[in-house]
Amino acid sequence: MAVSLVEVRNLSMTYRLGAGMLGRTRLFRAVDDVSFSIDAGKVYGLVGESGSGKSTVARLVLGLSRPSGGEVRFQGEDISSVTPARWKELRREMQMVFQDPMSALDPRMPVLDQVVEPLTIHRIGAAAERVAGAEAMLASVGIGLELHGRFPHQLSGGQRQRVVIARALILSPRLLVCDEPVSALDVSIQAQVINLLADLRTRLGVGYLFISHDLRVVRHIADDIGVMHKGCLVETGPAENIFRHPQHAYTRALLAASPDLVPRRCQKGPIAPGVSAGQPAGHRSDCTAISSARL
Ligand SMILES: Nc1ncnc2c1ncn2[C@@H]1O[C@H](COP(=O)(O)OP(=O)(O)OP(=O)(O)O)[C@@H](O)[C@H]1O
Repeated sequence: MAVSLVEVRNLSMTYRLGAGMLGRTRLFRAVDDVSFSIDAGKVYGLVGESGSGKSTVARLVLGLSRPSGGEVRFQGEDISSVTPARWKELRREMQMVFQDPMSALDPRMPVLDQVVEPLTIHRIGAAAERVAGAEAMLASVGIGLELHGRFPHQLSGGQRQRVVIARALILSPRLLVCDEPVSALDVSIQAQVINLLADLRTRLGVGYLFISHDLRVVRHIADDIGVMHKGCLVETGPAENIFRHPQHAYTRALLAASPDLVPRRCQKGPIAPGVSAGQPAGHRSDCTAISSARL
C-alpha cells in the first residue's frame, strides 16, 4: 500500500492554563484524538468554527508544537523522532501560508529578494539560478516584473499573499499548510487566490492541508474534508460526500450556515442545537468521528 504524504494518528493536544481559583493548574484539551491522512498531491480541507482546534492541528503537523498524544507521520516517518539533519530537510518539504501575509514577509525586503531568500538559506543553486528561479515562480503566481522591486507595504493584500505563496513554493515542498490563507482578503480577491492555489497544486503536485472556517472556500479546492468541533474530528471523507450526505449533526449545521452551497436535500436533517459557524467553541462534546465512505 502506498505511504500517505501525511498521516495524523490519534493526535491530542492539551494546553496548561493558568491556575484557577483554588490555585490548581487547569488543563484544556484543544485537540482530541484526531486522525486523518493526506495523499501526495491531494488537498485535505479542515473546517470548523473558531476555536475548534484547526490551527493547533496545523502547528502539530508542521512540528511547531509537540503533541500531548498521538503522532504525525510525514511520508511514513514519525516527525517527532527525526535527526536534526533530517529535520532541516523536513522544514523545506513542509511549507506554510498563513492568514496574514504581512507577518510572513520582511517589511524591509523587496519582493524579488523575499522569494530568493529561502533558496539562499537552504543553499540551493548559484546566485544567478536563484534569481532566475524566483522570477519564474513570481511569474507563475501572477506577480509581474514591475512589482519585483516593491516592498510589502507597497502591495495589495492579494499581491502580498501571492508573494507569500511564491516564497513557500520556491522550495518545491511536498506539503503546503494553508491556514485561513484568504480570510484576510476581499471576497473578489479570495476567488483569484483560491484558483491560483488550485492551479499550482495541479501543476506542482504538492499536497495541501487547507484550513478554513468557510466551507465555500474549502469546497472549491478540497478532495477530502475533515470537520472539527470542540477539538474533535466529528466527520471526515471525500468532499462531495460531506457536502451531499453529511452524517454528523454539526456538519449539517455548518452547511446550513452556508445555504447557497447546500444541495436542497442536505438541509432537511436535524441541526445541532446552538451551533453555528463562527461561534466560539465551548465545552467538550463526544468525539465520535463519522467516516463518510466513498460512494
Ligand atoms: N497556547 C495556548 N494555550 C492555551 N490555549 C490555547 C493555546 N493555543 C490555542 N489555545 C486554545 O485552543 C483552542 C483551539 O485553538 P485553535 O487556534 O487551534 O482554534 P482554531 O479552530 O484554529 O480557531 P480560529 O479559526 O479562531 O483560528 C482555543 O480554545 C484556543 O483558545
